[in-house]
Amino acid sequence: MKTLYITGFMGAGKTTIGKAMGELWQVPVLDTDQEVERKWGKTVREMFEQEGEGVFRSRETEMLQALPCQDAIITTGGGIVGKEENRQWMKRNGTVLYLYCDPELIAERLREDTTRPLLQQDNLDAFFSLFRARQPLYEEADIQIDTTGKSIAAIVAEIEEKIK
Ligand SMILES: Nc1ncnc2c1ncn2[C@@H]1O[C@H](COP(=O)(O)OP(=O)(O)O)[C@@H](O)[C@H]1O
Ligand SMILES: O=C(O)C1=C[C@@H](OP(=O)(O)O)[C@@H](O)[C@H](O)C1
Ligand SMILES: [Mg+2]
Repeated sequence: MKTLYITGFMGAGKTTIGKAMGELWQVPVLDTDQEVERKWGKTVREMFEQEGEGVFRSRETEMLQALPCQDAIITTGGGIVGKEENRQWMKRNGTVLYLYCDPELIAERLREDTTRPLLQQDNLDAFFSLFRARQPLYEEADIQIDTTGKSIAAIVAEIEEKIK
């Protein structure tokens, strides 16, 4: 199979759903954020704070291009679609799946989260406007699924139905 790239806004469930799909299909799952953290030895938040977002974005692109284009599921960070180069890479080398989730539900879900530097609880307006700005970029995906209010099992079943 061509690699399945899972995209969507932060907190939509990309990492979680990708892992479940990997277990079902028995294929390796790689997460761009986790691979960047492993290779450069610090968390995404530390990179943003110590080196700046631009450094993280360069590493994210480098990692995307280093990961396998066959027989894998790659879960991406929500901002990967920001670069046209990344969108083209994913389209050219695999199938792109966009996991949509209502941003209000995401904000609620991530209320206690401290790992995502672009989510500031005292500025949810910025979070919602980032969501709106990225929406058309996510919609370039080959397949889209609305995950709002659905269980992980239901989302996995829907992906299975749409892809296999
Ligand atoms: N369908 C779902 N229903 C409820 N909680 C979910 C669902 N999908 C993910 N979550 C939870 O939401 C949080 C963010 O999920 P995660 O997979 O890290 O999202 P992403 O990788 O898109 O940022 C996690 O705490 C995860 O357990
Ligand atoms: O949306 C974004 O710009 C980001 C999303 C995060 O990944 P998740 O989408 O897995 O939360 C992570 O890459 C970083 O905090 C930036
Ligand atoms: Mg993730």
